[in-house]
Amino acid sequence: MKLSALAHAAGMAMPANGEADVTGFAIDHRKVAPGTVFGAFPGARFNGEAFIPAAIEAGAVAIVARPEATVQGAVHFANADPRHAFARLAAGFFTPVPEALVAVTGTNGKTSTVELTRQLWRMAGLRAASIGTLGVTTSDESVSTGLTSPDIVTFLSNMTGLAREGVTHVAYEASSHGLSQYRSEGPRVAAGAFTNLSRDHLDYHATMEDYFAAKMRLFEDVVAQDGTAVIWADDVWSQKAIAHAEGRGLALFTVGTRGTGLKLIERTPTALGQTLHIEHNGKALKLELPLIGAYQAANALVAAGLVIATGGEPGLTFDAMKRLQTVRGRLERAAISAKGAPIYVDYAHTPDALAAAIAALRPHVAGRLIVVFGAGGDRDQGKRPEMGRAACQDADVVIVTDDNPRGEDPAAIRAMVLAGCDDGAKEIGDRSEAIGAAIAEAGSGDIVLVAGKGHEQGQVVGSGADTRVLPFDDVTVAREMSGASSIPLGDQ
Ligand SMILES: CC(=O)N[C@H]1[C@@H](OP(=O)(O)OP(=O)(O)OC[C@H]2O[C@@H](n3ccc(=O)[nH]c3=O)[C@H](O)[C@@H]2O)O[C@H](CO)[C@@H](O)[C@@H]1O[C@H](C)C(=O)N[C@@H](C)C(=O)N[C@H](CCC(=O)O)C(=O)O
Ligand SMILES: Nc1ncnc2c1ncn2[C@@H]1O[C@H](COP(=O)(O)OP(=O)(O)OP(=O)(O)O)[C@@H](O)[C@H]1O
Ligand SMILES: N[C@H](CCC[C@H](N)C(=O)O)C(=O)O
Ligand SMILES: [Mg+2]
Repeated sequence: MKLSALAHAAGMAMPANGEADVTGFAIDHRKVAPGTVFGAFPGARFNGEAFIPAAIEAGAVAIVARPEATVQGAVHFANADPRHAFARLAAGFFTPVPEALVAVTGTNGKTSTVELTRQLWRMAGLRAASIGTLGVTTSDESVSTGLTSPDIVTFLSNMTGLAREGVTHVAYEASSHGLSQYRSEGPRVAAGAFTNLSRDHLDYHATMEDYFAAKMRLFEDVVAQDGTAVIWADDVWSQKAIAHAEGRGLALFTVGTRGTGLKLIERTPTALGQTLHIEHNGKALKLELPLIGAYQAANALVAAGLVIATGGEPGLTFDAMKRLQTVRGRLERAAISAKGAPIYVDYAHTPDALAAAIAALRPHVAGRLIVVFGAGGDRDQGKRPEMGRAACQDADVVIVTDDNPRGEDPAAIRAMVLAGCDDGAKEIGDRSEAIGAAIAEAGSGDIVLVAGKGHEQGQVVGSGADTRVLPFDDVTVAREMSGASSIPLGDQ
């Protein structure tokens, strides 16, 4: 593909050396081969512009970089927002892509919503995939990418790879980091969804308003002009999200008790799920959802909204909701203890998510709700006491443990979490031991919630060159510990 054709497709000025053949795109100079377009971006740890000479040496034909960067020996696509320009240029190269793309943003619920959307599409007979924290998931396999929003080159090459496999429908997560770094855009996005906004990532975004603004790029820039915004209407930020979508002129499909596209009238928990009374197009409907908790109902309804917004037949979509399956690590029932207490694993790693996960389980507990959780290192520190507060207010027994301490002192992280708790919370740093203690404590009628790691397969300790990922899976540990005998908390 010629450089000039790509520039033309992206609406950029024609480069002087437009006849150069482009063979690929890279944002890491170590991945440059002859014919590559290199994106040189100032980042959190490095300034990619420092690698421009090495990229040209390795055969880069063009560099997308800020106007002030020095480029000698290759075409310079100069742009004050080089990540944005790079995404537009690369989108012309990575084709074809699946015909229907939808993106989900929000603090909590992105992974769940993209996965439920994929399941609904698949039940409608479509070849579908989801991309996000769980990796790239199709009916056949799930391949990890390491980040919720992979880098732009990985994202676009995944899209073409999926299209080659015959996938026509893709739902992907758009994290705030990803949106502010233009990591997942370029192709036409038919619909975007907003789930909710609450405290997270205030280490990266200066204020909640900045964090929200990053998410709103989805409606302002990423979703196609003739696309749809599917918005959970019951969040405190929903009205603002609606205003952004309306400001852009997108079609609106709101969901929830205040929704107009799908109106949630009533929700009644059942033994293994919940009954949803909803209204669609003025018609009342009753659905049996085989997932527990208000939060899972919210995500399933947003997923249904995305399917309908991309042409799904509403009746078939509602019917398929009855057959949705648990999303890995989201209120996943990992085991039942020898004394009969169910152990759930959930990915709650924000104050709001912890409250939502506890609320989801509460109607199912006859006795006590025992929660084991921690907070991640090298991440927003202010959320730690708030997580402690949420757990200590809403659960009956709280055990604070470690969750990916990364470069920080795990005891200091636990102390910050415990600062939000009264004196009743226990502290057991070793996560296996903490899970074992919770299970030993639980009697029949109690429920154990192990929160924070969900699907994760490792405990991340150390940082930089010293980073180590110690194999760890909450589900496996919960299963092992429910068979084994452990010391009850009271005896310690
Ligand atoms: C803070 C942050 O978001 N960092 C991400 C960002 O890195 P960056 O652009 O700042 O990169 P940098 O390391 O400073 O380097 C700058 C540039 O020089 C280039 N470079 C660098 C070194 C070199 O030798 N050669 C070279 O060319 C790099 O490729 C980069 O383009 O872009 C990289 C590529 O896309 C990401 O891998 C990296 O994620 C880091 C590892 C990370 O931990 N990110 C987390 C916080 C994150 O993004 N999380 C979100 C949110 C999760 C959620 O939903 O809650 C996610 O989407 O996963
Ligand atoms: N709609 C929701 N409202 C409140 N809490 C939710 C909602 N959906 C999920 N949660 C909570 O957040 C946790 C993470 O859910 P999920 O993985 O779907 O979110 P995410 O937005 O993808 O998270 P991440 O930012 O890590 O990618 C769940 O395990 C649950 O505790
Ligand atoms: N996407 C989130 C995941 C957090 C998961 C939790 N286990 C932790 O490590 O804090 C983040 O990177 O902040
Ligand atoms: Mg996610």
